[in-house]
Amino acid sequence: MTLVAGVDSSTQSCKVVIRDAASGRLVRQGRAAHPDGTEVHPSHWWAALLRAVDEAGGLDDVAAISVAGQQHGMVCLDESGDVVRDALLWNDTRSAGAAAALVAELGGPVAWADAVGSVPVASFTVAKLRWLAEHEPEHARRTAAVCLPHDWLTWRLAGALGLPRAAWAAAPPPALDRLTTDRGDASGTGYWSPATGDYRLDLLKAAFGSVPLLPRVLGPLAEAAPESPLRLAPGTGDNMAAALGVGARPGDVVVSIGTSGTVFAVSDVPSADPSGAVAGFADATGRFLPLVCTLNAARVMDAAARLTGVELDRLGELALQAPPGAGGLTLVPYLEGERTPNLPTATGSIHGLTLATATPAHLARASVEGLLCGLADALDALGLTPERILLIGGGARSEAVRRVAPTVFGRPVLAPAPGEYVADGAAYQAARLLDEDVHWSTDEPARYEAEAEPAIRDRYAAARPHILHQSR
Ligand SMILES: Nc1ncnc2c1ncn2[C@@H]1O[C@H](COP(=O)(O)OP(=O)(O)O)[C@@H](O)[C@H]1O
Ligand SMILES: O=C(CO)[C@@H](O)[C@H](O)COP(=O)(O)O
Repeated sequence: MTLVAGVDSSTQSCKVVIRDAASGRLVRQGRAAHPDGTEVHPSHWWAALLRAVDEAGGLDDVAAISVAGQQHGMVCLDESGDVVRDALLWNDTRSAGAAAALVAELGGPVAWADAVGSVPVASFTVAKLRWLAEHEPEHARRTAAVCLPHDWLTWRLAGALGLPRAAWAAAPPPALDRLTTDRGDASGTGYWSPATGDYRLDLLKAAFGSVPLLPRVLGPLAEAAPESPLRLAPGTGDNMAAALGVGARPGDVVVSIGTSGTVFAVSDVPSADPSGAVAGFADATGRFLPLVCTLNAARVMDAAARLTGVELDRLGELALQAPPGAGGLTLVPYLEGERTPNLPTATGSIHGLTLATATPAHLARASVEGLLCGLADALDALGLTPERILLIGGGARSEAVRRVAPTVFGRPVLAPAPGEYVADGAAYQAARLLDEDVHWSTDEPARYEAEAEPAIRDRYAAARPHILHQSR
């Protein structure tokens, strides 16, 4: 049996799956936590990847590997390949002002949508680079190369794969010109165009003041370390890998409830939404991945569990005890600010509190409904009528989420068996290095149906404008 490995280096943790290359059968897996926070030294991702690989039984018998990672994060490297400062992650909102300035300087959102398929907000790498140039000019001057989390991990692996496992942790970084990326992740930078397949160095120069070295953009079947006996696939962004892992096909809308909430579809044509709601990403196969992203998803339930003093499973049970609409209790879940709508300084708010709704069950229900309302708005923004809605990500492990989702979305949802679909998609990309035509079959997802409850979204829409912004 030939084995392949897939890695998901996402916001909260690193997961590794090892699968049979021919059938996709899961053979073994591992995971390791990432530190909390919106800026992280990349060495933590490397350490977590190594721990997760070891927990998954190592790579000695594995033929190919691929790394998928959280999108957008800014990793700055100096001439020697050392990290210049902690990476600013996709959910770090300090670059919101920089993003707004960049949009204005290019002549408005239409110009950005036309240029790179997306209108930058704080999450995009280009906005983080502008922030760095303005606020940490010394770090900007030291920056010889810029890459993304999956690019950096793939590069570190390229430098380590020829060494014995014991030497990986301290393996020296390869030369900077060995940095690679793929179209999917490149499309989240704000300086690469999915429509033309080219870097927009003019936009990078205008944002950062100079053009550091950028990773080579590899095609889906190219190798990141052609000399390595363990074959290294190009990898991709985590949402692009999820699309591969879940086997998304035209007509599907994938709703992922992880640290971020994402709603996306595969498409044969690039998109360019000047409203900025839909990011016009590329996918990991040569197609496109229009995507709407919210900053507040699974962690809304984590916060509600803390508030109610229960574990997540109990929170779900409580949510299902309260009536649909939580008796009018409405949670607008902008706990980390929000990305779509673009409200980086917003805070969360609770509306409709009465003596009757002041119970843990009502709050639990309101938290599940609130995060789903944010995703229902994202689905509207995507502007597609889905044939199937597929629910994935850590938050979709919650039975309450799966049962409440059809009441909020107003249509049935499909829940694939709980799993690591980002890591699976990466493993599938690795399997395609060995056999381009390999096909992995997926189990029939569970179908959840319930009567639509439009009053939930109506009340949410009424509450949504009444938010406070962060105090200084
Ligand atoms: N049974 C569950 N009920 C609700 N939330 C859950 C459950 N299991 C995991 N989660 C949440 O899922 C999140 C992690 O999801 P994941 O997709 O792995 O995130 P990421 O990829 O962003 O690191 C955590 O916030 C965790 O609390
Ligand atoms: O910024 C985006 C998408 O544009 C996020 O979806 C990140 O890619 C992080 O993903 P998770 O860690 O939540 O999976």
